[in-house]
Amino acid sequence: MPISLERMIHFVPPNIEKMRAKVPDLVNKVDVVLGNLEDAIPADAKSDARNGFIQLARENEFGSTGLWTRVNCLNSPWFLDDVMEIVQTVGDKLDVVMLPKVEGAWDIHYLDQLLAQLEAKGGLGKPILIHAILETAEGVKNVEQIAAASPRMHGMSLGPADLAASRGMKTTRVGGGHPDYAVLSDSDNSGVRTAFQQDLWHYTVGKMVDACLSYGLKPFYGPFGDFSDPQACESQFRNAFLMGCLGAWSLHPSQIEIAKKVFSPDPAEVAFARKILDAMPDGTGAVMIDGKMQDDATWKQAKVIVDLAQLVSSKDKELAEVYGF
Ligand SMILES: CC(C)(COP(=O)(O)OP(=O)(O)OC[C@H]1O[C@@H](n2cnc3c(N)ncnc32)[C@H](O)[C@@H]1OP(=O)(O)O)[C@@H](O)C(=O)NCCC(=O)NCCSC(=O)C[C@](C)(O)C(=O)O
Ligand SMILES: [Mg+2]
Repeated sequence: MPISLERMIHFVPPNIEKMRAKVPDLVNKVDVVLGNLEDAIPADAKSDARNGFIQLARENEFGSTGLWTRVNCLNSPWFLDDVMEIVQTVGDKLDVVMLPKVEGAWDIHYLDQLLAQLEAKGGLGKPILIHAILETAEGVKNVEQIAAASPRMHGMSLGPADLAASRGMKTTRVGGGHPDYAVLSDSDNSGVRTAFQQDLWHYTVGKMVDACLSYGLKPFYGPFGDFSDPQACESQFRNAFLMGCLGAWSLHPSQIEIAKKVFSPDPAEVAFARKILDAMPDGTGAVMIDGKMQDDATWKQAKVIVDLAQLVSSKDKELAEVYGF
């Protein structure tokens, strides 16, 4: 698995010329540029989106920024042409194919073989990876088999809108919480009861993180659809980050900075984690730092944070200075 920084997967509708024109600027601002061909692209613009993606892939140099596409789903009339045309034209530049509505290992096996055939035919040296969206009840049920389905598996993202529909959840939101999903406290002496809002996605994100990390894959939160509520977006992204996710999707330029802030570790946490590593050079034993017990396990926790800070520093010179790398 290549080690790459993927704090935000930025969605671009490639059928729109004005959006394609923003790609050279985006390459310097985001960690991944994704050309979306699936939902949000009108049915009569599917081939324009595919051709627009090929054009933007050809016209730009991406450097350390990832180039991904989200193809249409396997049972659509567009999937086969999406994969065939893109891999045969710009397969050498493409890092990851995001596959929507994955239901089981069989979906991954099919794309895996198709990519292998096209890579062999085109003489491509670098394998194209697969990223699955977890957005059906069946997909969530089969998440472990999906994770284990191919060495091409890069990771997974939560697809909260399709997943809500598939499960019959009663929300029209794209990700985030819901005010009615709450636990009501007992009444106090004055009869006041407080509703504590819960995270609708906690179970699924937890299940996805465990499946991904068991097989060495990367888990991601997906989209947050309410662009008018950056605070809620940040909070949802942060919950996912704390639970193990490495990034989220940005659908609008305003969400890029939110993802960058959340998925780059907090400088104070990095400083504390470095203290732990310094205090336990061989990673064993038990020491006290600032009143807190540290041992082999907290050394590993600290290593996760310091490794991520180092990865962030390799791309982000400003943060490298803040972290002191
Ligand atoms: C919603 C839209 C139409 C509002 O676009 P807009 O132009 O109306 O918005 P705006 O606020 O007026 O835009 C301000 C400026 O930002 C630009 N802009 C705006 N967006 C972008 C962008 N993404 N990338 C680069 N630039 C962007 C826009 O062109 C404009 O530029 P300007 O000032 O020069 O005129 C637009 O933001 C967009 O198309 N975003 C992507 C939507 C998308 O990909 N949705 C599908 C993913 S979510 C999903 O599929 C669910 C899931 C996982 O499957 C499941 O849960 O089931
Ligand atoms: Mg979807």
